[in-house]
Amino acid sequence: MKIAIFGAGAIGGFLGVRLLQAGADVTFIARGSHLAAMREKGVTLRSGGESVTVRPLCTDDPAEAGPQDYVVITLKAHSLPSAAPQMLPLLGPQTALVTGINGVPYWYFYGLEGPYRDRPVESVDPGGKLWETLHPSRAIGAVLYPAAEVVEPGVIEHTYGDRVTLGEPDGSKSPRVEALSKLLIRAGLKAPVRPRIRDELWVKLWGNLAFNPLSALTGATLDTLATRGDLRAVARGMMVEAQAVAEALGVRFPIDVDKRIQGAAEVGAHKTSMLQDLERGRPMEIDALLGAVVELGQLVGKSMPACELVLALVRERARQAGCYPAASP
Ligand SMILES: NC(=O)C1=CN([C@@H]2O[C@H](COP(=O)(O)OP(=O)(O)OC[C@H]3O[C@@H](n4cnc5c(N)ncnc54)[C@H](OP(=O)(O)O)[C@@H]3O)[C@@H](O)[C@H]2O)C=CC1
Ligand SMILES: CC(C)(CO)C(=O)C(=O)O
Repeated sequence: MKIAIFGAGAIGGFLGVRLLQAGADVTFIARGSHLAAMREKGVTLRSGGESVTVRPLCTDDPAEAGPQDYVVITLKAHSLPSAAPQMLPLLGPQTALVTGINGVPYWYFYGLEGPYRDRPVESVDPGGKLWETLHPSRAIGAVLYPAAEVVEPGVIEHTYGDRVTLGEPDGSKSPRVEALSKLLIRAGLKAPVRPRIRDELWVKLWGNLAFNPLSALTGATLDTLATRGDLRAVARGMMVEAQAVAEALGVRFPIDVDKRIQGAAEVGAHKTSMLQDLERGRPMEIDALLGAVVELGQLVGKSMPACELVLALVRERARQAGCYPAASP
């Protein structure tokens, strides 16, 4: 089975090494010093006190890999629009795109019964270009629960978690999603296939949309944001607004908001990826995690004062740090 990991950084590198160990023919698509180190010294994954180094094809030229069975997309959300055209050499007639990116995916409304069926999501797919280039019929949804970090070029540290939840946008148990699940399980991961992947996406996004921007604005870690009364109340207010939007779109939450907040508290003194990106002067995933949710709220006519306020603040905080496009009109 041929698999390309497009954006083989932290989480992609972790998945790529595990898939390679399970016997897949894996290509790492990366760039910069991380790519150079992987090419020179191989890819090293540290996990559970063990370290393994593998030597897959590592390249910044997808044409070197050619058509794949799967392309696992583990870019940061803001990198996808510019990267999409580079994926074309990887796409054969049946190639599936496994979207591991956090937040609202570009294919969200693909085949979704209701008034918004087949509508692109502007916040993550400006002008619907992704919809055209990477047709959603190729998409398999994936919610990535593990945590990983590139601790130095070529070296990935897996810190916790082993679940990757998969689902077809239409809810079917397709042969392609079943085969991917079996391979990930063989790679030592939990990889359930869910009929309502959007529900699963929202459960993770529910925390990200609140805790990530609040952490960037305050510098606080998850435990503080989820347990200190005043901060918890701000996060909860955002999450209640988002829940109303999601439910208006047909989403069914399997847990209540306080249970979800408790889950974030249990992650502990963890800096969210958005705070880490801010501290490193890297672009922040604001539009995929919160901008898109506010867009969906406007679509369904739900008021989101807390989310809109935090969105305005975190966008400006990011602009000031050079981590977000210049002020848009
Ligand atoms: N890290 C984690 O623990 C988790 C991350 N996620 C989500 O997964 C996604 C990826 O996150 P993460 O792995 O942390 O991000 P990383 O930045 O570590 O990985 C993305 C990689 O893609 C590279 N890249 C960007 N554009 C291109 C391109 N055009 N061609 C080749 N390589 C490219 C980046 O290079 P460069 O550095 O030069 O930009 C980087 O190495 C995000 O949506 C994140 O929210 C979800 C769960 C956990
Ligand atoms: C750790 C967690 C769950 C915080 O929301 C996350 O997904 C992130 O940091 O992006």
